[in-house]
Amino acid sequence: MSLSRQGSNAQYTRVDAQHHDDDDDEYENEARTEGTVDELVESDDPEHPANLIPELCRGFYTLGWVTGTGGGISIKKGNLVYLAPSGVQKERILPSHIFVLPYPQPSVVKAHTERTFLRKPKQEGLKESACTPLFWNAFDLRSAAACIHTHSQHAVMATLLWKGETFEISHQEMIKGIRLGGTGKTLSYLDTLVVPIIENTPHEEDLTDSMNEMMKKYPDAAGILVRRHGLYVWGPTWQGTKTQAECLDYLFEIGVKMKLMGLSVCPAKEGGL
Ligand SMILES: CSCCC(=O)C(=O)COP(=O)(O)O
Ligand SMILES: [Zn+2]
Repeated sequence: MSLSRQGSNAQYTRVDAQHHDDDDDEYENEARTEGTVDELVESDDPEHPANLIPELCRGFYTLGWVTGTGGGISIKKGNLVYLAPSGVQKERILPSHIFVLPYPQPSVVKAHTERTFLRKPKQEGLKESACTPLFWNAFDLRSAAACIHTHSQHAVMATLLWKGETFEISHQEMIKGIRLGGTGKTLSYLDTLVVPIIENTPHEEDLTDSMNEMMKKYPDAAGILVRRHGLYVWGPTWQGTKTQAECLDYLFEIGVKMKLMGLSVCPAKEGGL
């Protein structure tokens, strides 16, 4: 992988400067100096990830997906990953607040703890999203181009009413918007949607291993629900990820309403339409 410098003030931030694998030589050479590469987040293109993340988060806020600072989206474009800061008003993020990291990280082991950054915001106290290792699961295990984390009440309610390891629903048109494994071909009206549920932990990053295990156990799953917390969903593009998040959220909402009304959510399983 090559990382090109863009602009004369270009510098890279190297967090785990102790690491010395052969594969990392490129980074060792390029990323020794603390600093920022502001060009990585400055673009007139509205589809540049540094412009998209703030715009999409404003939309997600109106849906109730990222209120109270939680939730968000990460976008991977080529060998760069773009992340929002942690614990900030997600509907007020600016391009200058965006973190940029190389993908893959020079050290897989350290990718979840000591990360290598190409660009950090100048504002004091900003830290990358606590969801970073969970977004990374989607990039590593599904070759996703984006990952959305919602705190949608529909997702949370679904995890309360489906008490086992999965949320399941069938015979809904919106199932056709969901992709096999998140990035494969779309499901058919006749498919049953299965979304695994993992148990919540006090710290977001402690969900990393159980999400990873569940993604391996359910390779066809398009997302992972976190009980009493929300949803992680990924896709082949940022648009595809947003579509799936919208379809899943719709299916959680209607599933919850149907269940509360005593209607059959998986009619084929439960005795017919
Ligand atoms: C009230 S938010 C609690 C933490 C959380 O669930 C979360 O998603 C935090 O994400 P962030 O990007 O702000 O680190
Ligand atoms: Zn969260």
